[in-house]
Amino acid sequence: MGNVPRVPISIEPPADAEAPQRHPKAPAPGEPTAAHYEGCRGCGDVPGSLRIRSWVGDDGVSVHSRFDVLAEHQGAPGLLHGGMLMTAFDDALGTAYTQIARSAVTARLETDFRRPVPVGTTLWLRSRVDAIVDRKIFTSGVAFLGELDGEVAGTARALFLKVGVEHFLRHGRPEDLEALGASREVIEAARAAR
Ligand SMILES: CCCCCCCCCC(=O)SCCNC(=O)CCNC(=O)[C@H](O)C(C)(C)COP(=O)(O)OP(=O)(O)OC[C@H]1O[C@@H](n2cnc3c(N)ncnc32)[C@H](O)[C@@H]1OP(=O)(O)O
Repeated sequence: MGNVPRVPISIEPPADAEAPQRHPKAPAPGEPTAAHYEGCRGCGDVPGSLRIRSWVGDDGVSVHSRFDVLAEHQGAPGLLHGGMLMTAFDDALGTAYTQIARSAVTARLETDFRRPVPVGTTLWLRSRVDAIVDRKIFTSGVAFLGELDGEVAGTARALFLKVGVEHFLRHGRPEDLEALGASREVIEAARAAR
């Protein structure tokens, strides 16, 4: 029998956690959000990107996102790959937290697949931050077929953990930090740390 380590499984925010406030510098309701990173596979303008676009919701905290499902996103004949839907949720939920907090990475992402998503569909996602407790950012979202609040294609919850720039210095490539707008000092520090 394999020796499978126990892993943390709870991404339930504490019952008394408060709803987060919008960051004062976040875009206003209705405005588009910026790509959190130009090289991102979800929302960046790079080959293979899902080219997800997001806007701030009426409440100034949630976001809604658009994902046009193309033939290159198939998993089964004519249908969206499940991992692509998870990528879309990862991006949309991550975009929701960037309206409130600075950099964080996905620690856990749970997705329920409710309906098949045919190629040619526009998926609309609504995402929100449910709570922030210390480094933990609890998020949730829904993906709809064809229109906002249309038929539900999937739902997701994710836990993001806040990290500092040292996370990217330690684990990423120095040259990619330039795309994040890192200073020359930070890039040199990253090179030295490798
Ligand atoms: C620049 C802006 C970029 C915005 C991007 C947004 C969209 C894209 C997001 C991504 O795709 S990020 C890429 C995918 N994610 C990763 O590569 C993360 C890889 N994992 C790690 O680097 C570390 O595991 C992580 C930083 C997430 C956590 O390591 P730490 O050493 O900082 O935390 P630690 O393991 O001590 O856990 C801290 C707390 O979180 C809890 N925790 C950690 N991982 C968990 C998990 N998976 N599920 C549930 N709880 C978890 C853990 O139990 C603990 O709870 P308590 O404080 O209550 O004891």
